[in-house]
Amino acid sequence: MALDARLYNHLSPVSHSSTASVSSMSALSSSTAATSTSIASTTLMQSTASSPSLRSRESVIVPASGPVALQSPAPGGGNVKVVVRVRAFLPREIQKGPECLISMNPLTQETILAAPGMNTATPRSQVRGKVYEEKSFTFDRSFWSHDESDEQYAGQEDVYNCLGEEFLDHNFEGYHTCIFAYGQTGSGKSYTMMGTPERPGLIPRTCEDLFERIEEAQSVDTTYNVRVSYFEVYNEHVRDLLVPRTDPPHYLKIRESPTDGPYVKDLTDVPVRSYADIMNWMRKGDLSRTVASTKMNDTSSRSHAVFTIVLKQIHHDLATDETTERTARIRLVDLAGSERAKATEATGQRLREGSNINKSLTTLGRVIAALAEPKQQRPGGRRPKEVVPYRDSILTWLLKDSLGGNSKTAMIACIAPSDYDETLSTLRYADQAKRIRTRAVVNQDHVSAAERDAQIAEMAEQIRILQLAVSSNSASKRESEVQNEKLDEYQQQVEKMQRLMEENKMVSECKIKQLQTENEALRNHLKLALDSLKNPIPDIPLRKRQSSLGSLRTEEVEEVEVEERDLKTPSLPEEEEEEASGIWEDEQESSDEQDEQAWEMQADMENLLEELSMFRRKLTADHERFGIKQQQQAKEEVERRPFGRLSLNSTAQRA
Ligand SMILES: Nc1ncnc2c1ncn2[C@@H]1O[C@H](COP(=O)(O)OP(=O)(O)OP(=O)(O)O)[C@@H](O)[C@H]1O
Repeated sequence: MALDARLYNHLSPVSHSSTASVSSMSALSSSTAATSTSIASTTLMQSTASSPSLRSRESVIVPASGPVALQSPAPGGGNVKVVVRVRAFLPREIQKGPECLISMNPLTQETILAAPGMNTATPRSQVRGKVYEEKSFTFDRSFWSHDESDEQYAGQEDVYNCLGEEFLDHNFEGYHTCIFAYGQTGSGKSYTMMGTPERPGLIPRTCEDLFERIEEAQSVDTTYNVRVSYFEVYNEHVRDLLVPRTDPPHYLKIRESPTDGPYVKDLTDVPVRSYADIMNWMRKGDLSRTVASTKMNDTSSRSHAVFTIVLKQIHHDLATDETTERTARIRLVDLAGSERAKATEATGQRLREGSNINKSLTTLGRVIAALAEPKQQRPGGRRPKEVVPYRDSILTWLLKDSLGGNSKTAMIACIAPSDYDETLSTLRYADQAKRIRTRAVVNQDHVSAAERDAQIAEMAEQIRILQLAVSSNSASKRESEVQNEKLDEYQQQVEKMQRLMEENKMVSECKIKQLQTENEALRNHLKLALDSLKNPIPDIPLRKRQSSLGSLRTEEVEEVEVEERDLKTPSLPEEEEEEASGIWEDEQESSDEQDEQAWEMQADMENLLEELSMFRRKLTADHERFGIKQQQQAKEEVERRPFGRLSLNSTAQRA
């Protein structure tokens, strides 16, 4: 299984009929109708998609600023969603005249595994001395993808509509999600996750839907920032798939943050602006992935691939000058296939790969088992000892959060139609995963203008202090390991700050856009008001009109006049009508009234002009502030270079 050129070797737009709902985003954005999006700057940056975020990830209650504002983030705790998918026979299997052991009940979502060679009378069979039994499991969904001619057939679009779409909804609500495909080698994991150009899988469909939703949800007060990273875990090492392969390979380290848990240090993460952009990066990553031919699969993935999309939604409220930021991490994991060395007939490197793959999958199994049956409280109310063996493999360590923490998670168990033992093992794995509960929260921060300013000031100060610390330390103890570690830390800090700057820039852009829109509205208002002042619509004295119409009087004209009179003096009784019409005849009074209206208009104009100039001042101040930020950023960019050099040197020294 590989997310590689074999499966997806050219870009083709995905066509599917999903109706993207942006309900969640509407909760975040106010009712502004203008359109504008700002996707983050194009700088290629290291270490973020899986690195700790800058702010605390505690969910924050957004004040009800509009009718759809989120009142409180709903707790996202729930069970891991588990679906199973059975694939069709492959050409090489058909030659052997295989027996399909799988059946599915679309009503109960049951997946039944029949015993091989079983006759209808008994649910047991015996083949070469081994006893097989029929087994039945119920999942959230059982996808029947075995026979295309069957009306129950679940194609790629069905899988996306049932699972991908719902998970993307969660992302727009601010939840982290993770979907991983598990199954024996050649069971259809890559096909399900990535698909083919003609039949795109879950990942391209998610990416396309993501950008469609962003397009649809554009508003003047919300900006979107999408970044991606892609790495593989191969032979218990982490390799960045968005950088070219090197010989020897460059492996990345894993660090742990107190707030965000384990993450890959120095992992490339790139900003993306469109579906084509994101697929381009994905394709680059796939080409770099470790794939090899095995007996079971011509292009078998020999690594676990983790594709991560980080979606940030920044909403700025002009009225309160406050910012609400939602961050969702979308993890799409294509695991290497579980395999029996005997079945794959692997030797040498393939065998070593296989045993490493199996090591991490076995650990994944133990993690799932531990999470599915959490230890009971010890006597005396003491908490049980931490027994989940996340650290026993790189894969489980990196997926810690997705498996048992802040994430909504789904497992797609892929099965082949005719392999009893492997399928039973996968179904048992999946059955256990159903019992895992995660604790997802809405990852949302709420920052006031004052807090934002304080952050910027603090950031500038930190950069200054860090720079001093690094340059003085490098002079005294350049060689030491500790020093190198410190430099790494400093660099990470600087990168975090750079990211915060970027976010602040986005907020400023958002604010400027909003002010520009308001400015434009005021301009139009002013123009209309001035026009009506310059060319007031004259009142038409009824009498004059009557006389001019006298000679043409018809029934219809009379009707029109009655209607006009009714409109102007709707409730006057007959005897007062004479008096009322006298008002219209009195030219002097009429001109007084016009003067009065003109004065009122003039006063309105002055107010509007005053407001306009206030907005202009505010806008100019913002532009200046933004300009200063840019200069500051440019300055820091220059200042940052020595960090980069130092770090590179230090890495080289270590090497
Ligand atoms: N639902 C399906 N419909 C049609 N063909 C499928 C389906 N699922 C898988 N296949 C085909 O089966 C073969 C193996 O699938 P795939 O490479 O996705 O397996 P895998 O589980 O990723 O294997 P590995 O773990 O070895 O990488 C491919 O040729 C693929 O096109």
